[in-house]
Amino acid sequence: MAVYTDVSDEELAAFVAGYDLGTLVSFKGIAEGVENSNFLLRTQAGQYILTLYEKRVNEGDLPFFLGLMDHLAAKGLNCPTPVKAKSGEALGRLADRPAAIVTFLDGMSVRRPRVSHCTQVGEVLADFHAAGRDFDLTRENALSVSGWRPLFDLSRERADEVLPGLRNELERELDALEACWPRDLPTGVIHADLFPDNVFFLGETLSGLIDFYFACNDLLAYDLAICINAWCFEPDRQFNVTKARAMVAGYQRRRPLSKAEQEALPLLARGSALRFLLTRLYDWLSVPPGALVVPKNPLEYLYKLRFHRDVTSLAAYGVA
Ligand SMILES: Nc1ncnc2c1ncn2[C@@H]1O[C@H](COP(=O)(O)OP(=O)(O)O)[C@@H](O)[C@H]1O
Ligand SMILES: N[C@@H](CCOP(=O)(O)O)C(=O)O
Repeated sequence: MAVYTDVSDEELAAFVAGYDLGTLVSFKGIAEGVENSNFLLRTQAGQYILTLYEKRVNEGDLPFFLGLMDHLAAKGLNCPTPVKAKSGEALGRLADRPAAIVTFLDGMSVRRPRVSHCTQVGEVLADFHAAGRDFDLTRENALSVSGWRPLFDLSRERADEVLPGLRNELERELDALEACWPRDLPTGVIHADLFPDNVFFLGETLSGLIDFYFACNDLLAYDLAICINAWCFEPDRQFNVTKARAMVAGYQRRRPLSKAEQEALPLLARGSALRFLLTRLYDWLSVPPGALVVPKNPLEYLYKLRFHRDVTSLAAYGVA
């Protein structure tokens, strides 16, 4: 999380009274994450997560996100599910924000992913894609190629404060990616943010997924490219081809990639790096005063982008 919004004891008690969860036992802000305000809520009925949806979440998309969690859980994927209030609604309002309570998921995210984690992430990503196939709501990806330039425009004038020359480099990237972004690959519901902090493990075994608030309909292989970026680089910026090979193999065990999808991987990974670079750049330059949040470093994604830009063969990803 982050905590962007304060919730008073009175408004919280009134909100929780709208649910069949008994009385409130404790309540505290969670310091991980960057998008929404999240709180760990303990009531007589157990532990829950209360989320207040912040700036980047469009209220009209919430039925998609909350419905998707119910759909995926019904398909056997372990993920939080929204709790319905006594009114029957999963979506409420608290502190002038849309708000929901979801079930608490046991498990821990890994800080230093290993090859076996990457294999399991590849597998679960393909499971997610299969489970989403018959979800009947759709949501366009607002952070796909057509959204990148307007997003960049919000930071363009200040980009060089982060790194001299960044503005020009990003202009060139946008031109290049807009000109050749693949459009005819298989699509479906994608998670779009399956980073290590959103995957839980119990011991060595992947136990569940959280944070569906970027989920949307887009290219399935783009989701794999997002995971390659998030899981397969080392802290010293080196790309770990063994992790990428394991992840792609895990994915392909459940859903083989077409030749066209394989060939598009460098481009998709480059685009995915640009997408996270741009949201991080914006956030870096506009942390709200008083917010409990640690903005993420945009330059981490510049180095990833440059790596993919220089890739000449799929062997770089361990794909034969
Ligand atoms: N359902 C859940 N069960 C257990 N912990 C959760 C759950 N949802 C969120 N969390 C905790 O809250 C943190 C932030 O949640 P996340 O959805 O990633 O926030 P954001 O979307 O704001 O970045 C997670 O890293 C995790 O520690
Ligand atoms: N994963 C994104 C930021 C979104 O944060 P999350 O806590 O919702 O995963 C990034 O790393 O830029």
